[in-house]
Amino acid sequence: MIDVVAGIIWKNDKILIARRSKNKHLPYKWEFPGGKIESGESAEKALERELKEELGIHTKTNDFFSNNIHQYEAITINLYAYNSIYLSGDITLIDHDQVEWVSTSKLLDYDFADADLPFVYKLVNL
Ligand SMILES: Nc1nc2c([nH]c(=O)n2[C@H]2C[C@H](O)[C@@H](COP(=O)(O)OP(=O)(O)OP(=O)(O)O)O2)c(=O)[nH]1
Repeated sequence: MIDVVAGIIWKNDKILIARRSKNKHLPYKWEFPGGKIESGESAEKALERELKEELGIHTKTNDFFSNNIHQYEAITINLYAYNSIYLSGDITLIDHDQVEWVSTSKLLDYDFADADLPFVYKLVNL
């Protein structure tokens, strides 16, 4: 099982979502940006590192939101979602081909990775 951390990144009342590039696992699926937790690293710090590496933004990880174990065909992931605050930095697309700041009421319009769906439903009902 692979531990992955994903950020529900807030700026005012909107959340940053990103679409995975063509050449990645789950091409063109929307996700809450983040990545694999490295050994010896906390989920909170892994998230801040991944968001800097993948999008070029500085964030502060806040509270744990939820987790979901999901089995894809080739891998099983334990996906941990944390609320996170956008601090600074212009977004650079490296592993994604699109990003959007969206209100929670619009999340169902996007084709999210299957592992994210429980988070989407929870956010829509907040
Ligand atoms: N980051 C992220 N990954 C997700 C989400 N939902 C979901 O199923 N995944 C999957 C896709 C990948 O199989 C795995 C994390 O991979 P990743 O490609 O983002 O992680 P990474 O940057 O550390 O990995 P790598 O491409 O450098 O190998 O989790 C999500 O909301 N955020």
